[in-house]
Amino acid sequence: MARRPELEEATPWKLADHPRLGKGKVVGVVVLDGWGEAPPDPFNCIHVADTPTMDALRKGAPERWRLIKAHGTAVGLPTDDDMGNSEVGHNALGAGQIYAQGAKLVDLALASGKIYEGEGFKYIQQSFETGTLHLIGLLSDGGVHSRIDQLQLLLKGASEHGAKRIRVHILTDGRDVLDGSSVAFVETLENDLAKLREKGVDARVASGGGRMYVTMDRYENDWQVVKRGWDAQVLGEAPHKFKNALEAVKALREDPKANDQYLPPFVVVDETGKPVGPIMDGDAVVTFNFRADRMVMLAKALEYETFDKFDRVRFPKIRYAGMLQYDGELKLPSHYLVAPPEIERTSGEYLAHNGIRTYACSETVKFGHVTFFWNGNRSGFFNSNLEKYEEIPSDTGIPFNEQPKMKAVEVAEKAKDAILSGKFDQVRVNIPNGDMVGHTGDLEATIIGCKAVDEAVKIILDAIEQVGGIFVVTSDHGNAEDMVKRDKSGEPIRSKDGNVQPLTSHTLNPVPIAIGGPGLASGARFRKDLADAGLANVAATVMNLHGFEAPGHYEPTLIES
Ligand SMILES: O=C(O)[C@H](O)COP(=O)(O)O
Ligand SMILES: [Mn+2]
Ligand SMILES: [Mn+2]
Repeated sequence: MARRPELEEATPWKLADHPRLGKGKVVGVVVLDGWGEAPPDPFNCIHVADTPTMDALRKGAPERWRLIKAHGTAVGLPTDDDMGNSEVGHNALGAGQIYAQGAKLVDLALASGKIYEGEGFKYIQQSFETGTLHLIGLLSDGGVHSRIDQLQLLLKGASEHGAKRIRVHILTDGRDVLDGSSVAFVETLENDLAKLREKGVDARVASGGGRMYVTMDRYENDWQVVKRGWDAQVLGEAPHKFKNALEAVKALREDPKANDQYLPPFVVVDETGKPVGPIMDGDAVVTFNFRADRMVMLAKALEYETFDKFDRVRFPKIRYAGMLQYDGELKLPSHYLVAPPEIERTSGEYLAHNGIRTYACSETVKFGHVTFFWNGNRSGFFNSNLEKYEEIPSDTGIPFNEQPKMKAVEVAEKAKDAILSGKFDQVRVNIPNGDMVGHTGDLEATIIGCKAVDEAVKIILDAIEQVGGIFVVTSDHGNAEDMVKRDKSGEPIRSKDGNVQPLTSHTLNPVPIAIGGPGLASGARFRKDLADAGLANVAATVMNLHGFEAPGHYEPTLIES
């Protein structure tokens, strides 16, 4: 990633000693994914669950417990109506600075029209004369991985800039938005495509499937997910065939067990049964998600000549561009429509320059969160002599409400070993249950998941106690603390038969942060002047706990000086 030379000169890597907080204590940094703060309520699974460890942090030391913002502009999203998410949350936690994030950068590039002047668009444009433009991505207004209004603008803009034949490969959501909303999003898209056809552009949906079952796996948890998408999108093969996407989504949802997240793959076929839009030699492909984690695997399959994760059967010669470049270190994909945020001088890089030995761990589904996202969307180490990253394999092939305890205890045991080993100064983990089980909308399972999280926190805090260390327990955004769709007054919306609609998405709620442990200087406590503090204030806080002053361009520390 490009560096800002003025920053290099103004801020040296060497950090000044903190005047009051000493060095040499192990700092345990625990991120509880999807663990927000909301009033007690039967749909607040964190409140309902038995969580004695987390309760004690709040009640035991109120001057070392507070709430911080985890959504909207506090984490670089376009507006304060945007809920937080793992990417922007961990970016802010690790980088200590607030960057305009992908969602906003794409908005700006589309609004100004600059997207069409960039290298990425000019590259794919070369296919427009004789080839098809394929757009693959998540179809919703969730704003976490993509947004339908951005797709709409891109469809219009691409056709105005020469695309004559367009095929959209949709992934239904139901995770960042309500389950069942896929039908309305498909209707909107079909209307737009019909309008394009009136203008002489041959534009159609070609394939689809639910995001969690088709294409959008992450961190190489299950390549079969990407393969299912590949078969439909590239080969034009799927177990279900329909005349159009609306019919497909409506019919597939009729199965009582079906939901948007896990819809099976389908292809759209013509009157003769032929798929209308497999990806062929000479075509252009754009993956229109701006967020990286769940597009990197498909990007590899589309871009890498050598590839052994599944049998691609056919590897079409295409011009491929990502909405953004998803991995700055791997330079993947090599072509992209919008330059990603240049997240630089993260706390991990500073601490590596200052000799801090770091251990980071999570299970597969969140492994990249405490490594890749934490380090500013950078894969690999800053200093491999000082860092160790460990991944516990996640369950595959099941929705997480079936195993709601996930690997919380296993991750905590690894953290405990790392803390007790004396080999690390920082031990950083992500415990996923609040988020991953929360996304299923299953209240009972989420309550079990939250209890498992609390048990994991206890294991880590006990180890910190044993070595005289310091802990920081926080989260990246809300999820499990509110599991129901509410009206404007905050009341759960009930259907005529009294049923509520589960909220599978993240929330706008703040998240807690607690500090403590025997190694924390007596009298150290949170300052009272930063009412609007957010996740980006955590990095400076952690640097202080390692005995360093934070760099001047970081968001201020939460600790009173
Ligand atoms: O990718 C996902 O699972 C959801 O869209 C967002 O969840 P995360 O931001 O917690 O990963
Ligand atoms: Mn998260
Ligand atoms: Mn989530």
